[in-house]
Amino acid sequence: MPTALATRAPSSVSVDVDPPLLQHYIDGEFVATAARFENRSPVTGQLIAAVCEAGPAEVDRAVAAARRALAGPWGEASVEDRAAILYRVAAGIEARFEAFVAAEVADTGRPVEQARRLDVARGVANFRAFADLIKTAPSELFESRGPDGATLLNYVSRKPLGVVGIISPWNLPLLLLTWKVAPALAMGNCVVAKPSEESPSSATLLAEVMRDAGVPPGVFNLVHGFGPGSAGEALTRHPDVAAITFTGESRTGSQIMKTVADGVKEISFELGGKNAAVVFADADFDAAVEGVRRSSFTNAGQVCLCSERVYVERPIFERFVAALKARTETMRLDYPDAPGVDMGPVISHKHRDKVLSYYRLAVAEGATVVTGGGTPLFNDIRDAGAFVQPTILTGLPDDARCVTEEIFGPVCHIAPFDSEQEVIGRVNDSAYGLAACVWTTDLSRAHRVSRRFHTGLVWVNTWFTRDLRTPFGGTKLSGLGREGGRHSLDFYSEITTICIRL
Ligand SMILES: NC(=O)c1ccc[n+]([C@@H]2O[C@H](COP(=O)([O-])OP(=O)(O)OC[C@H]3O[C@@H](n4cnc5c(N)ncnc54)[C@H](O)[C@@H]3O)[C@@H](O)[C@H]2O)c1
Ligand SMILES: O=C/C=C/C=C(\O)C(=O)O
Repeated sequence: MPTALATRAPSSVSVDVDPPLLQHYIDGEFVATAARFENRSPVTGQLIAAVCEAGPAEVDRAVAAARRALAGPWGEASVEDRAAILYRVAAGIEARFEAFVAAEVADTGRPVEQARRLDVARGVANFRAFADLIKTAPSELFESRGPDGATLLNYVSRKPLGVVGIISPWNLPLLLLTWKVAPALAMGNCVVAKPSEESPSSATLLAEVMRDAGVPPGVFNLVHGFGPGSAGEALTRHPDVAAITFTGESRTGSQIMKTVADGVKEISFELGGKNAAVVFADADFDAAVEGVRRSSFTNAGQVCLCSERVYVERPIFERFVAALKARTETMRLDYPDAPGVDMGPVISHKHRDKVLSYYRLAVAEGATVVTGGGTPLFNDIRDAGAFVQPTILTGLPDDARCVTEEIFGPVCHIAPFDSEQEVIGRVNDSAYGLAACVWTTDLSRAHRVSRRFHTGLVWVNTWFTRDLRTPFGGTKLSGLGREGGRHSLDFYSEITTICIRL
């Protein structure tokens, strides 16, 4: 019988206490605090670990350590030095690849295969990508003539921002934490990272790798805790934190924006979405069915890029709904290491209840539940987990709450459309603007509609394929700014333009 994988305790965890204790990492040391909270398996509800909770005092210690590190050798490190350390961090994650897989799986209950292929693989890739980037990123220099005819050299000098606060969510814990830590360190900053309270394990392991890779004390600091009234809020309020890079819910982003406003801190936000998938009648039908199944149900729908809105051109609408229903009903919900598992639980009972409340709301709003709409029954310990059924809805109006609000679970609503003009208008009629995906074999149409979507990202005949050199982010309630490639270099550095008269 497959079982929920237990996390092999990293040495940063005090295993001499029961349950294991996850600690903060401040100034190169693992630090325990008396305030603690529980970390439970979403597969079985069993206790995985106790986690130390940081408050303003610990955040202040971490920020002070970061400032000291900036004033030390790290502040003078060359691009080559920083790249070498980032390559060592990438190698360190690789050397403990399976421990990171076990940590991600323990916290989130996701299929082991996904944790390997996506989460941990991207943890390694993120550090390598930004190490590569700083070694090849060009500088800017413009030569001009002054009013007196003298030659003027105008060039750009980049310096670190200083201490960067990183606040990350639980849905892709290691991927999203390292997506911010890597470029922040690459540009010479020091960081204080606060992972989600729902997914502390891989971040704690990352701190070990940082230490073992020779990242100087104070350069990378980790504090565990919650948002309001806890480590998260303390980090956003700290006067010596120069910038906050945040990934999470839109309403949390709004709250953080208000908190940092008085200090006019730099902010980069990657927020919520209510993404659309558009399937034209000329699409490769089987590819579109499988593509929409992936974009709706990957990670139990807990990816900011997932398609919760699906629009299908009317001539194939009924056939598409039937085919997606049939494909969805073959999906296996199971333990993370079960052979052929397709989907695990959502992150917590609290989130499960939120998703189920939307399933009930959909019915109340008049939806047809094509498949799913509830929870699976295992008749074993998994019934104490947070599993919900992958669900397909039809029949709702575009202004229904289930079609406008982010649910962040394994659910999509499918509606027919009759013209390109109509579907573009419906896709754009959203408070969010993160991602869209389009299925069509007419590539002129693909270019045409993609350029008219009010989103930061569009995939055509694919989904969630990533080139880390490209800008990533959303518009409207989906975020502020872009990260990725040189866009990360721009956000994580302070730019000075220098003009020299020759
Ligand atoms: N755009 C993207 O790239 C992207 C990526 C992943 C997730 N997301 C979004 O994240 C959400 C799911 O993640 P979540 O539930 O962890 O989001 P969340 O906003 O509840 O929490 C995110 C992080 O912020 C912290 N936090 C909460 N309130 C805070 C406050 N007032 N001050 C400081 N920190 C605070 C939390 O402790 C957590 O670490 C979804 O909306 C999803 O769309 C977006
Ligand atoms: O849940 C949201 C996923 C975000 C993914 C990235 O930020 C990325 O692929 O770099």
